[in-house]
Amino acid sequence: MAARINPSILSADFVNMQRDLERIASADYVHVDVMDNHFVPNLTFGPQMVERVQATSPVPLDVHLMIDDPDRWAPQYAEIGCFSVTFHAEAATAPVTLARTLRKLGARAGIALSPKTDVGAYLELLPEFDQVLVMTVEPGFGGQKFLPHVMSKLTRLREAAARLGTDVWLEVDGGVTEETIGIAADAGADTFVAGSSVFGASDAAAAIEGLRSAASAHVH
Ligand SMILES: O=C(CO)[C@@H](O)[C@H](O)COP(=O)(O)O
Ligand SMILES: [Co+2]
Repeated sequence: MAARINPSILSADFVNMQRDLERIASADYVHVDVMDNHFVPNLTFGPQMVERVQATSPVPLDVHLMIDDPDRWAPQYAEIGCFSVTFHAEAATAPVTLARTLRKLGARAGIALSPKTDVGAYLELLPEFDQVLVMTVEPGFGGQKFLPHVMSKLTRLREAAARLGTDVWLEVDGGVTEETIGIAADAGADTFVAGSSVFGASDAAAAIEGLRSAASAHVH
């Protein structure tokens, strides 16, 4: 199976967003990091900007909400038509109810786990989600180092998905490069977010292709 490569526009030039969206037109999805300065100590953008990015982007949006109270704020991203909406397990009060709402609104529902969050409580709930985002850095900033110790979560998620017969995408986010992507793919990831390694390259399309081929050799 081919790996999905989702560049993160956190590393794009915010005043040249249209140009940078065109640079990553060969990606599978565009990863959009929404941060509120409360759940994480950084602030990006909200639904108005995301709606404009969606109208401009040649590929669908994979929205990653690093915000408090996603139960209240996440549905609006599904309402504007985002392809997938992922909220953090640590922030949601009723994750299953929220995932059902997102699906009803036509979005893929995702749950994200910060590095210190144990995966155990979510394994039996996998059929409620279309994707699980395993953070491989502390959420909040691009350009951090990949944390290999979280790979055991992917192994457990992959085993649970097979046992439950559910087709859930397993996404990794943070520090993904041509050097680290194979480690995540070997552990069971099939969807890869990459910010600085794509936008930091002089040829973003070549960087996407490099990541795709480095991962595809490992994706099961
Ligand atoms: O969600 C986040 C950070 O919180 C990510 O999506 C980053 O944007 C990934 O950036 P790199 O680690 O690939 O530079
Ligand atoms: Co992200």
